[in-house]
Amino acid sequence: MATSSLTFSTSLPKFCRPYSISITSPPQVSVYSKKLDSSISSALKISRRRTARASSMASSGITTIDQNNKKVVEVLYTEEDLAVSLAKYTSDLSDKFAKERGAFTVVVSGGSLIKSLRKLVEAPYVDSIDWSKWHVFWVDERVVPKDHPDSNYKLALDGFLSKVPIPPGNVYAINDALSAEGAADAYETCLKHLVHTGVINLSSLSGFPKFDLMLVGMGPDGHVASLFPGHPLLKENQKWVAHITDSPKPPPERITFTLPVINSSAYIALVVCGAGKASVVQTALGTNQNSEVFSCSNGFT
Ligand SMILES: O=C1O[C@H](COP(=O)(O)O)[C@@H](O)[C@H](O)[C@H]1O
Repeated sequence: MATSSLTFSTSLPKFCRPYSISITSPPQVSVYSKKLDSSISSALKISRRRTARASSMASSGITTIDQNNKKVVEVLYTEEDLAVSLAKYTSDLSDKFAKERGAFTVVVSGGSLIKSLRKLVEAPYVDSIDWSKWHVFWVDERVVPKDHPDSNYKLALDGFLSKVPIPPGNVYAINDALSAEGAADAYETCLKHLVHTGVINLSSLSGFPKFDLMLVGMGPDGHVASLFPGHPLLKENQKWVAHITDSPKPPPERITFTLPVINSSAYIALVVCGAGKASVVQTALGTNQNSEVFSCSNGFT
């Protein structure tokens, strides 16, 4: 596993260590790690009871709450349960931010995350969420035309955005006519404008933008956004949006939010699904003692 090393650097040293979760035995593992507040905490308990009722074969899953570090790790046994829990979590935060600040800034990744959002476009959420308050961004994007099969925008459009009434002007896709570097710079400029106009908050702690919610996946190698294990981009601590031209996973040219931006979010849900990712998740949670790799304790806070 040493090749999966994410050497995040940060001053927050011990996030995931308190968690001790067995994630090796279920046939399918859905790990859902997120920041906590009291409303979300009770939502999780409801979710846990519901999953217990839903499955007579398996136990309900495991929820670990770390009040000190405001983190929750929820391990669910089916992808269906994960989608249900994720929809409730997202809907609750949508309500909260729409009421508190009249806007809800949501960042999505590509990949399997989009499928896991499918319950949001079904009843009751499709009708109950105030979609007019949503502002949608991408944590990373492949530098390809928007109608290309590799486009994260196209993936989200087909699977999610085309099914809900988010104002088109609130959906912030990259400029696909630019180079990777140009697209990253243009996206950062767009974010700065939206901070200036008050759509996106700025973190007084870090000075980086503070999105309301990040919904992000993780690859089987442990990459998050387009931040890959061992890549120098992990050390970027000035830019908000960076470009990469040597992505280990094709396509090679991408743009990505930097780690300080991801870590400045008000809420983050790291959504990981499938037995093939169990090992790297175990490592990320700090429960794989034989690995020196991608550890949340090293930086993904
Ligand atoms: O290339 C990417 O991969 C990751 C993980 O995708 P998954 O299909 O394994 O969930 C994704 O989060 C990222 O946005 C995407 O650009």
